[in-house]
Amino acid sequence: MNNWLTIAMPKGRIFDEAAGLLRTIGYDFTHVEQSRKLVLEFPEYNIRVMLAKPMDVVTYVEYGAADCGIAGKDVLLEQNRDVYEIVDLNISACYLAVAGLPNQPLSKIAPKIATKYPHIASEYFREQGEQVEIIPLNGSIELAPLIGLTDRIVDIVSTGQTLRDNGLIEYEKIARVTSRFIVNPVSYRLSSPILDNMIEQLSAQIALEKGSDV
Ligand SMILES: Nc1ncnc2c1ncn2[C@@H]1O[C@H](COP(=O)(O)OP(=O)(O)OP(=O)(O)O)[C@@H](O)[C@H]1O
Ligand SMILES: O=P(O)(O)OC[C@H]1O[C@H](OP(=O)(O)OP(=O)(O)O)[C@H](O)[C@@H]1O
Repeated sequence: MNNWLTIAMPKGRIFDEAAGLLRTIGYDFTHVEQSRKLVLEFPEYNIRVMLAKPMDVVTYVEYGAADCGIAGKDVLLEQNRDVYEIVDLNISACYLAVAGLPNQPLSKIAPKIATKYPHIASEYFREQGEQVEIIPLNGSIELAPLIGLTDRIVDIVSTGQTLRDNGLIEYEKIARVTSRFIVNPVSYRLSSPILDNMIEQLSAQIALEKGSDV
């Protein structure tokens, strides 16, 4: 099984777009969702697919449990792991932003910020010269300013619907987010025909899609 490639795929909202892109370049993993299995083998490609939580894909790749994987730039910025970010896949686009209730200037004394991204948020406010208190939460971040827990949130915005439906506004954009193809540094150095082919095909496909956008 030594010449097999293990790829960590994110379960959840990125999966369909990521699997669709891989299918376009010749790797069809799209039937994986029909079972509860978390490791699937595709002998026709010599590829093993691991299904992981999006926040955990980078961990599996860093430790070499997977040779490569697909992860959001938000996760890469938050975790700053030792992985190579090889291709911007330009899928699952969204952005990180600071949001809060309208007409609420940031209070001068230790404003509170709710977020799933404590590292990104503290770096951002440090760069702005603001001393803030970060309140880590796991979801429904928009609740925090609504019920007066925090002054602001740092969270993902995609359509903007969650902010609108909760009467919140965006104050600043922090970073554009898309999914990236990441590779374990050792797997990259050792290289393999399957990994090389995947990187080459993905890069070519993204270049093609970019070309047809203009
Ligand atoms: N509207 C969005 N909200 C959150 N993440 C998004 C959005 N659009 C794209 N993404 C990307 O999807 C990833 C999160 O996927 P998903 O929501 O499936 O994971 P999760 O937040 O761990 O899920 P769960 O809600 O099950 O905890 C993010 O890392 C980001 O890169
Ligand atoms: O701009 P929108 O299109 O509304 O998308 C943004 C929302 O989607 C995500 O939440 P998610 O659905 O992952 O739920 P969560 O609150 O449990 O994290 C994110 O945290 C925002 O709340």
